[in-house]
Amino acid sequence: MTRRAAVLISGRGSNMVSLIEAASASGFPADIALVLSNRSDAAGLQRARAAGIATAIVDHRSHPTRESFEQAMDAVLVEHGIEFICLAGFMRVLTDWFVERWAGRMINIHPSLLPLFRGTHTHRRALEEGVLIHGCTVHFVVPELDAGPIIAQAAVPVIPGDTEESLAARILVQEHRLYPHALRMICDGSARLENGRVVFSGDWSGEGALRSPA
Ligand SMILES: Nc1nc2c(c(=O)[nH]1)N[C@@H](CN(C=O)c1ccc(C(=O)N[C@@H](CCC(=O)O)C(=O)O)cc1)CN2
Ligand SMILES: NCC(=O)N[C@@H]1O[C@H](COP(=O)([O-])[O-])[C@@H](O)[C@H]1O
Repeated sequence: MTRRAAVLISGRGSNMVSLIEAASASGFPADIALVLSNRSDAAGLQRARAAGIATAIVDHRSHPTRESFEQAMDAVLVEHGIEFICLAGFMRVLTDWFVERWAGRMINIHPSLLPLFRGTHTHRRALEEGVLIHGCTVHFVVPELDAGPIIAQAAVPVIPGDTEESLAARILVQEHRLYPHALRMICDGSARLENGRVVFSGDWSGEGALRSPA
């Protein structure tokens, strides 16, 4: 059964666009029914509208507490019949209340090979540490930041002379492949959360790991 999903953004929304495009294909097991942003100036909102997707803005700055902000977001999600949440450049730390309410039904894409480089400025830190392989991860969201069960990962080489920008650009290409792949696996049941870990059904053919093209 197709699941009604919302994408939560705070900015340009390129991962949101990849999810919208993937979900528009026949047989994809999720519909992107709503794009919600905490910022009215998020460029992704216009891209969502252009794609004919419903949008909503819940500005965190209009609420006295994180809980009030999240209750307002939750009301909009319920109003739209949302069953699943994809965070895509959504830049607010969510409280335990919201995370528990959407436990097992909320995923995020993070620009590193978790558990390496949790938090922000991942590409700068990867260059500073001199890693030779970097990448991105799609994971379930849990209260601890960037610590949820991993669904899928994609790796890219770090090339001599790379800058934060060149590395980010190389990884973003993989993010746009990985996120729809992960959402499909979760919604069609080929990857599911069991006892705090992601288990994959069918023959293990590396479904959780997208290898970047040579
Ligand atoms: N409880 C959780 N909340 C969120 C998770 C998570 O795993 N658990 N993932 C993040 C996404 N994220 C990195 O992937 C992230 C987002 C935001 C921040 C942050 O420090 N935000 C600041 C405000 C920054 C701003 O408004 O520009 C804050 O909330 O005070 C760190 C990491 C989404 N939420
Ligand atoms: N900690 C969360 C985080 O850093 N997420 C990252 O923000 C970018 C959003 O780009 P987009 O708006 O073009 O999808 C993406 O690179 C995503 O991995």
